[in-house]
Amino acid sequence: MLQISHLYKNYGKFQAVRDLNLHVPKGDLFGFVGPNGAGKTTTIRMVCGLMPPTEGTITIHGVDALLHPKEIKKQIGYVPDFFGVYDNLKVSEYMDFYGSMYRMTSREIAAVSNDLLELVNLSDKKEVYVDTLSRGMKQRLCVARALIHNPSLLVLDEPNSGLDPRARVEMKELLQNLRSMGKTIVISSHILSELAEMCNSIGIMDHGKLVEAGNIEDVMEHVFGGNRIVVSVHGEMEPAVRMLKEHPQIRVESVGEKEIHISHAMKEEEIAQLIAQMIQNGIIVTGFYKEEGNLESLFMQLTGGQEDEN
Ligand SMILES: Nc1ncnc2c1ncn2[C@@H]1O[C@H](COP(=O)(O)OP(=O)(O)OP(=O)(O)O)[C@@H](O)[C@H]1O
Repeated sequence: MLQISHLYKNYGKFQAVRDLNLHVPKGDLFGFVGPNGAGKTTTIRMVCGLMPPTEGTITIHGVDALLHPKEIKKQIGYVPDFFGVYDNLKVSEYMDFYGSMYRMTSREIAAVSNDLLELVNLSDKKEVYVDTLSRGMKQRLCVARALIHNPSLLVLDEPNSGLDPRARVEMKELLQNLRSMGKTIVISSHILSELAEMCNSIGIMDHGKLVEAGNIEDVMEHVFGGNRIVVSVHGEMEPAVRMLKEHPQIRVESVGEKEIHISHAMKEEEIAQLIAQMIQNGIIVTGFYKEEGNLESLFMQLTGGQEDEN
């Protein structure tokens, strides 16, 4: 659906995006993660045709975005990371305004506007002035207006920034709903836990480069090698730690009050043998499970710990 190949963006001598290659399949909810200044907004703006790349190609449904910008704009709904000032504009007028920008007739706008406002849960706000809406409502209205021309790809730049927890949950539900309706969605954020909850695939950017991309589980599996285990022990920790440290295929990563985190290069049956040996040695093993890892630690690992939550 979205294909980015060898994409570069230079601001003068500064390279904001460097050799970015990415494929987002149809129906994906893809999250762009990266610390401030990683190049997410720059990439998104190029995808949406708001800024030309220095080099590289972007295609949507196989259509070259640089060669056919008008056609591409019909395919994309863009939600920027800022909300303009709309004095004296009611919600329904706001939708009319954006519909007319896509040269839709009043009848066409009316036909979709009501449905979209219902979708974003703003049906009862049609006659309310936009500037009096809460931030969460404004963000949802922004999504509704981005969908007015029925684009297949929705691109959102930091849609959750400044939202309270409840508004974030509403935004997440809305995006998941849109995905189930067949939209492809690209969302940028540096709030990693949220992306982990809602996206099925992610790309991690750092200093203009995509350092990792793919299905969330695969990305984490790749980084951790899927070989981290948490061993929970009741009673004395020392014998368990010593035994694990002496094991040639185990590296003890950290020791907590009741848990030992290890990484290993063992096969299934060797893991089973290890548990049996620990128990034979009188160690009371109360838990032995694969560490799932989380997006935060992955992010820190890949970007050298420059996370900046807002
Ligand atoms: N118009 C510009 N001229 C010069 N440098 C720019 C311009 N726009 C962005 N940059 C620089 O390019 C880099 C990437 O910026 P960008 O806004 O794409 O990052 P980002 O990942 O979206 O960060 P944030 O999370 O802070 O929005 C930053 O170092 C930024 O200072």
